Amino acid sequence: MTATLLNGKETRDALFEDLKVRVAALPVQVGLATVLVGDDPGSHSYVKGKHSACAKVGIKSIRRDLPAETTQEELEAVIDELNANPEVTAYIVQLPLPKHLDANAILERIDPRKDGDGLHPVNLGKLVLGEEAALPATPRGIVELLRRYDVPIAGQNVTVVGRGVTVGRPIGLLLTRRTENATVTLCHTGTKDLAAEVRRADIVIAGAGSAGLITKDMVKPGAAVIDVGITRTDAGLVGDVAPDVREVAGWLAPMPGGSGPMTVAMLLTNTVEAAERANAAV
Ligand SMILES: Nc1nc(=O)c2c([nH]1)NC[C@@H]1CN(c3ccc(C(=O)N[C@@H](CCC(=O)O)C(=O)O)cc3)C=[N+]21
Repeated sequence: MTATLLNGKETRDALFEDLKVRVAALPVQVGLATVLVGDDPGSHSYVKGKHSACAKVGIKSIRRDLPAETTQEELEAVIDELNANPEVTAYIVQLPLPKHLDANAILERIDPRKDGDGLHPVNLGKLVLGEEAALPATPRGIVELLRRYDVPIAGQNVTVVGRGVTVGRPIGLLLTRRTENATVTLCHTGTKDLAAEVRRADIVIAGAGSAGLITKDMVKPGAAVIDVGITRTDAGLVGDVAPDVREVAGWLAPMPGGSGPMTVAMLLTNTVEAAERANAAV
């Protein structure tokens, strides 16, 4: 048996078609801004991808590219400008920021109504409280990908590997809502027996950033496996899931081609929803 591939690119393109219609129906121009500090090549390519996605769905995209030496005060001034700028419906500050900058202070300064990533503390708090708000983009993309391929979620055992703020920590909050009803285990470097936790999972979400961490022998035959890990090597991008896992899994969201494109689709979805909320409020 070989796993059914969860195709993030095709699913992203289908979502873009829906977003295009919603953008056209709004009486205002929708705008997404990106803030990029420094010249990390990976970050540059992600930001480029976000802007070309905007062009496909009719969202105006706005770039703020700043030198690596940008100070906290200078970056805060850019945040304040974007918060006040009526052309900017939502925006993201590309992570990671250079080490001399306080990323949490920057993320907190973003107007929560303009939070493209769904990572503002107010929006994470609303997710815990069950209030409507921007949702974390990568977790939202993973849930959407599972749904589109009719992977059973309700009542299933999900093992999440990695406790990062963008994936591991928030995804359990989405999957344990009444609308998803999964049972979630969060594993990390302190987990006693990772293989045992992964082996009993119906759905494995690997976002540790550790190349090839999830091996074939750890995966229950027929399980859905979502690779969210990204490690840059000389040979290219490597995920957290070893290639031969494909031989035992029932479904596999590969890296690349799985959750990455879905993250971009959800960033745009958050932006369109921010525009719809702002429009409904006037
Ligand atoms: N504020 C912020 N928000 C983010 O959402 C954010 C961030 N910072 N920092 C970095 C991570 C990483 N991330 C990806 C987005 C798209 C792909 C993606 O589309 N990947 C393609 C391949 C891209 C390639 O080949 O380089 C794929 O998986 O098929 C991957 C990773 C968003 N991030």
